[in-house]
Amino acid sequence: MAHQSELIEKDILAYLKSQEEKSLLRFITCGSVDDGKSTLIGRLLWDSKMVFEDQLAALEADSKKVGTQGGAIDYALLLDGLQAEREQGITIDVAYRFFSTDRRKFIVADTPGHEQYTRNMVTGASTAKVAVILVDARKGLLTQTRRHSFLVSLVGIKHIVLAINKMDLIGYDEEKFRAIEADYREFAAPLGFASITALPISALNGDNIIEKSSETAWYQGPTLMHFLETVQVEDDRDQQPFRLPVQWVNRPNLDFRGFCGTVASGTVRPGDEIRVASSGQTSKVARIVTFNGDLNEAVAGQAVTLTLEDEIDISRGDMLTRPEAPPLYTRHPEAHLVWMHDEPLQPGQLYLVKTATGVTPGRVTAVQYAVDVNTLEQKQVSTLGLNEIGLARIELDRPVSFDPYGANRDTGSFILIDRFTNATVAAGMVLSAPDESQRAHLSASDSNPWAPRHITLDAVAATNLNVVDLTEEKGLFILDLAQSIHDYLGKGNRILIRLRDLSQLEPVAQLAYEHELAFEFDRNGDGVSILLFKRGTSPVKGYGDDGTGI
Ligand SMILES: Nc1nc2c(ncn2[C@@H]2O[C@H](COP(=O)(O)OP(=O)(O)OP(=O)(O)O)[C@@H](O)[C@H]2O)c(=O)[nH]1
Repeated sequence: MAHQSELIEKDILAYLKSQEEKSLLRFITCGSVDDGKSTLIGRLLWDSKMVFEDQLAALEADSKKVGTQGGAIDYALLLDGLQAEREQGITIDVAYRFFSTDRRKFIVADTPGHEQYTRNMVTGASTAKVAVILVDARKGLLTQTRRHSFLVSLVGIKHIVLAINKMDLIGYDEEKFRAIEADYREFAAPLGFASITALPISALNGDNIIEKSSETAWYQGPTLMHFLETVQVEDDRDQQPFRLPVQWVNRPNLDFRGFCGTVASGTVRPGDEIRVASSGQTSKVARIVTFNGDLNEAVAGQAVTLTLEDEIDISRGDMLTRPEAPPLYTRHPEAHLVWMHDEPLQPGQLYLVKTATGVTPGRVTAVQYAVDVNTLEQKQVSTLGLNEIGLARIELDRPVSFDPYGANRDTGSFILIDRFTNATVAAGMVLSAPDESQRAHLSASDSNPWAPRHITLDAVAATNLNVVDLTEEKGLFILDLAQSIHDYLGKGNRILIRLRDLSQLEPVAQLAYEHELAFEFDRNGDGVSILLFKRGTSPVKGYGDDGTGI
């Protein structure tokens, strides 16, 4: 490879070490057909000398053969590697390229611009931190520019480079550049980007790509490469609340019980208090075990095994967090879906929902609206077709831990899988859960998760009785309980939930419950009891105030 070939020849270990220590930036390029994406990325690769010598030879030969640049090097040919793409002259798939400079390593996703490739773009953008949106200086903002900007905002990219390309063809005109920049800032204001940096470039001539251009003396900002090398997008996952999706419970013998998984965000140390999302039980981290010995701290991205001070019930698919920052734990997430399959979404049909914690059967119960990706208008629809994006209500067979996607890309995303073909039919980004206000909060003193307790209606979902959802429908209250409660009740036990301040309740109301549980409200002194019992059996009434109901 031409890149740093001296160091590679002289001291390969030093070269590898220098690569290892550099930070990595993933970015995506988007633009309409012929805006110059391939030329731009080809130039970045060329100038960073990340091109194999045989590729150089092939590029020179191809440039002569294809002849788009009159025999001079056509940088776009470096990128347009796919045969079909060369034949059609358009980019049809996501191409990931790696290059590095002295300061940083880069992975760039070159995605196709056409609307029918929306799913490819969403895929390419989902791991990127920066989007380079190309605009042809002669054309200004196009429908595609708006669509791409919406998509990158949807997948959580915060930093935008508005690369106004082909400046050579408008005589490096500052006024035209400023007008396009102003148009874009106005359009993008509601999309919530953290930064928008407009650059006047010519991918073909190399203006403001690596070196500052003498043609744009009026431009004081960074070159594209300088921006990419210096933009602050360091991994902020360590700053976020601790999340460990449990992938496996390791129980080699009776004395060891470890919970294995990759830290999705935050940090964890021995002695930290942790909470199990499904049951609300808490304990403290005893050890952080790894193949190379115990750690004093684990950070996002590390695969570890935690052992805890107490024997508490945790299984594969659970999520461990800090008690003060629990995730959503819900059967009913509301999420943006990008439909990726030819077969449209079938509301009510069972799909597999693959999240950070595992796979759960679930269905889309309703599509609230679809977004017209070109105008950003919402339209009423009942389903989503290929490349359509909408807000959907999901119903899962059992509650799952999520975060809103805006807070955590890893624990806030999922895919829908067709159960029969195994095809990925949609990508989902959790917005919220209707029961978000009723997130489970537990106090560490709640040592017995099964103990009945006095709670207010608002707090029903906040008890360690594992009520994860409480909804009211036509005067009936429907409680959604964690699986562990179902198991408990399955053993013939009954649970009393005593509610205070129930002036809004009918004295006695029957509740339907889909999991074969029945409920009754019963006025009881200053409060009302809800009696949960297995359908077909009768509730035991008259529980004492000391909560001896179980
Ligand atoms: N004059 C001029 N031409 C450019 C510039 N950048 C790209 N071009 C030309 O514009 C045409 C399209 O460039 P590509 O890089 O293939 O465009 P693309 O956006 O990758 O296009 P698709 O692969 O079809 O999506 C080619 O003929 C390029 O040589 C530029 O800065 N100035």
